Amino acid sequence: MPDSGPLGSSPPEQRPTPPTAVPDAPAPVGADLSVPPIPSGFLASLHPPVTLPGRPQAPSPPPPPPSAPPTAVPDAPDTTAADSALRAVLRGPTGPGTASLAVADRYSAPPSDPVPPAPAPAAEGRAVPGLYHHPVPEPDPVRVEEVSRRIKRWAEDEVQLYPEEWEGEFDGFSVGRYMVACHPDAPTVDHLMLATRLMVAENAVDDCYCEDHGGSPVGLGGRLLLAHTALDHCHTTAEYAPQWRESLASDPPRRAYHSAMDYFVRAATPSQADRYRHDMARLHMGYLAEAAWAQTGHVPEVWEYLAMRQFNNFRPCPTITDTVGGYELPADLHARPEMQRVIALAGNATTIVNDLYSYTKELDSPGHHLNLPVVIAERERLSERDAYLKAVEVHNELQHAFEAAAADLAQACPLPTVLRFLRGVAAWVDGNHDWHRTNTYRYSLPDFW
Ligand SMILES: CC(C)=CCC/C(C)=C(\C)COP(=O)(O)OP(=O)(O)O
Ligand SMILES: [Mg+2]
Repeated sequence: MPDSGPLGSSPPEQRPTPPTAVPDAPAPVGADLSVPPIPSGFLASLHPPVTLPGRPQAPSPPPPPPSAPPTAVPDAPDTTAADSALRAVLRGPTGPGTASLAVADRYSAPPSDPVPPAPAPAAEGRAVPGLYHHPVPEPDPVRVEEVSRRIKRWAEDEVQLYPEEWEGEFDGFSVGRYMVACHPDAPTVDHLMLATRLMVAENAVDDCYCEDHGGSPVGLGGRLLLAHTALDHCHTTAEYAPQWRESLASDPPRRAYHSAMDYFVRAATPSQADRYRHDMARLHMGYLAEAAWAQTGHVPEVWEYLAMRQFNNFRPCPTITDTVGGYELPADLHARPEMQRVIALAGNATTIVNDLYSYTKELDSPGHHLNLPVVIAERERLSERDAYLKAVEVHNELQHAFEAAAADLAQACPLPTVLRFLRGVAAWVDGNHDWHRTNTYRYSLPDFW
């Protein structure tokens, strides 16, 4: 763990906040999921065409920008034609005043390498039939390897995260591939590590406090609250502060939260760190609702389940896309109701993706594990298959609504940071799907087709 000095760490550099361009609009009352007309240009740029190995290649984009931010490890040359299309989109805005928004140089082909190497073979794993999603380019294998190496060192040496017998599961989680796929615009591996540590820590808390690695709904509120103080520090008296400080090292989830947050706070602005704390408080509230229902054996209505899953949700992951990308979406733009809706829909779509891919794993796990197909089957008296297929439709509507909301916001507020943030969230959504699809160690599809 780095020397953090006093807990709470030193205040990072303050960055100016640009003025907002969108007039204050009331938050939509009730979830209006109707899909409005979509400005086609921005939508297309959210999800550029991806050419998969063995299929025709996308046309080459114009040459990439010459400037290159520093990188922590040597970046890999472009490996796929699919990268080309993505590169064209992620290059971001051009013109006066946009230099600071330029995206990572990893999309720049080295000048001395005129013949691109063969595309990496696509990873295995079948997409859920009928699931509306966007393929992503194969994540840069050099980055994946480096992130995987560093995260294992962090987990074992800095936070003593797991006993030896869990090593296989840690490796099988493939967090390196996950984070590289979700953050294609991270300028360096150091930036990717911010997201990777947090992802591992979030899963450690979920597994060890809530789920099958010693977790239980009983007493969860107390455990979660104390772990939350690793993210949102306890400011207390001289007498009690040492006990609190010691508690942060007292179990793997707290060590992981504390260390991952310490790195994050050093790289983020104060408002980015606070955004993350707020999203984690949301997540913990979602865990508690799920646990309360598990304790009493309550099966919620479908809409209630979806409300709970909006909190017990991947949201804290896509919302750090700007910190991982090395820029800041200013707090007042992040707080806009239109942006909040985009983020909520993205989080919901990604989380229902988890419900679909983890369905068989959760059927096999002890107890009655709720997920969307299970709740639909029970509450709407559908067969397991019909309920699953209906859950796919729910996902698809959420994904379309996310894209429509993002496109609307892009049109109403075409500030470069807003556009880049929206692209970052969309990339996270697509990378998340790809990780679920390809993680055959963890997930397998039911036999419904
Ligand atoms: C990364 C993060 C914020 C995780 C918190 C919540 C979480 C683990 C999910 C949204 C995934 O859901 P689930 O607990 O069902 O995970 P698995 O199906 O066990 O992979
Ligand atoms: Mg799941």
